Amino acid sequence: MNKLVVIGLGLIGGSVSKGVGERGLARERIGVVRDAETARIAVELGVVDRACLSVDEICGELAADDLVFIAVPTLAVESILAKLKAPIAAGVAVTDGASVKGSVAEAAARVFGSVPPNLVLGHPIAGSEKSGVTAANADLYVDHRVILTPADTTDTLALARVTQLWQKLGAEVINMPIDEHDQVLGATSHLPHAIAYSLVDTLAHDIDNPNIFRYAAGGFRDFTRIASSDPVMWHDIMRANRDSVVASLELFMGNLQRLKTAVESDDGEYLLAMFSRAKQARDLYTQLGEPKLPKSKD
Ligand SMILES: NC(=O)C1=CN([C@@H]2O[C@H](COP(=O)(O)OP(=O)(O)OC[C@H]3O[C@@H](n4cnc5c(N)ncnc54)[C@H](O)[C@@H]3O)[C@@H](O)[C@H]2O)C=CC1
Ligand SMILES: O=C(O)C(=O)Cc1ccc(O)cc1
Repeated sequence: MNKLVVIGLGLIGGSVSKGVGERGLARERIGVVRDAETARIAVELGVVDRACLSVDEICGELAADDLVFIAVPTLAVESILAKLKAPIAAGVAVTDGASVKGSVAEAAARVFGSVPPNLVLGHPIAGSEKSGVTAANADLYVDHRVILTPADTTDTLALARVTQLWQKLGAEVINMPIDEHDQVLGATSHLPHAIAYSLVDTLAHDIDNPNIFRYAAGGFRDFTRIASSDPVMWHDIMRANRDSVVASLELFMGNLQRLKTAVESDDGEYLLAMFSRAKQARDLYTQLGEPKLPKSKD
């Protein structure tokens, strides 16, 4: 590709740009950031070749064979699309990495009238609780999956270019309908984040024992790592995928209620059967090629 433009140089956008740079996949990498300090750090760390402070600054110089990657929080994608509306030249492929796809498709339809053929919506199933440009990692996507949600109207060349970008970064690309994506990720990603945040919040406000975390074991650390994720990002995801998140929460709360009843009534049979079923499912999942987990520092 000629130019890669990454709008939002955090963990996801910064990692794409760094990975493209290390593999020599673009002639130039340009970042669009919100403040001069991030611009300085991004260039210093080799995340981009240059950085600018507004989308308007680079729109005029985009041409065929350039690619734009939008990597801002889900609900902020619409404002970026609105800025890209007028000046995008033919042959420029635009893609994104937001965690919810239905809301981004709706945002694109509001801005453009319908999702433009050169806009390929996507979502890397890779990341961590870290955020910001300093977390950028050139190998973040190696051996991870990326879901693209093309429509019948999606330009085949734009789809091929986005697919190749992810494959060259080491990822496996899967195409999926938008509704299926939001339902599946609502259950496997958004629900666990909601539960982790809620658990930590519940314990943190246990006024009877303010030192409760001091006695926590490894299980607590494993279970709650994702509650260290960026609150703005997750605020956006929960609101953007409301119906799927609510449906998943309802299922989970029903199951939790049954667990509570079993503990209350000393129903050992239920507990053993449910824990065994869950262990079997978890063991199967880990054998099925679990995506690489972020390396723990300790
Ligand atoms: N963190 C993760 O593990 C994953 C995140 N995602 C999605 O990728 C996107 C980016 O997430 P991260 O890189 O983790 O977040 P981040 O917080 O590391 O980076 C986001 C960047 O967007 C910028 N930004 C925020 N609001 C903006 C606005 N209104 N206009 C312009 N720039 C703005 C921030 O300054 C920051 O540089 C989000 O949509 C997120 O849901 C997708 C997969 C994994
Ligand atoms: O930190 C983790 O384990 C994650 O689950 C990262 C993550 C966060 C958001 C996504 O849309 C996809 C992946």
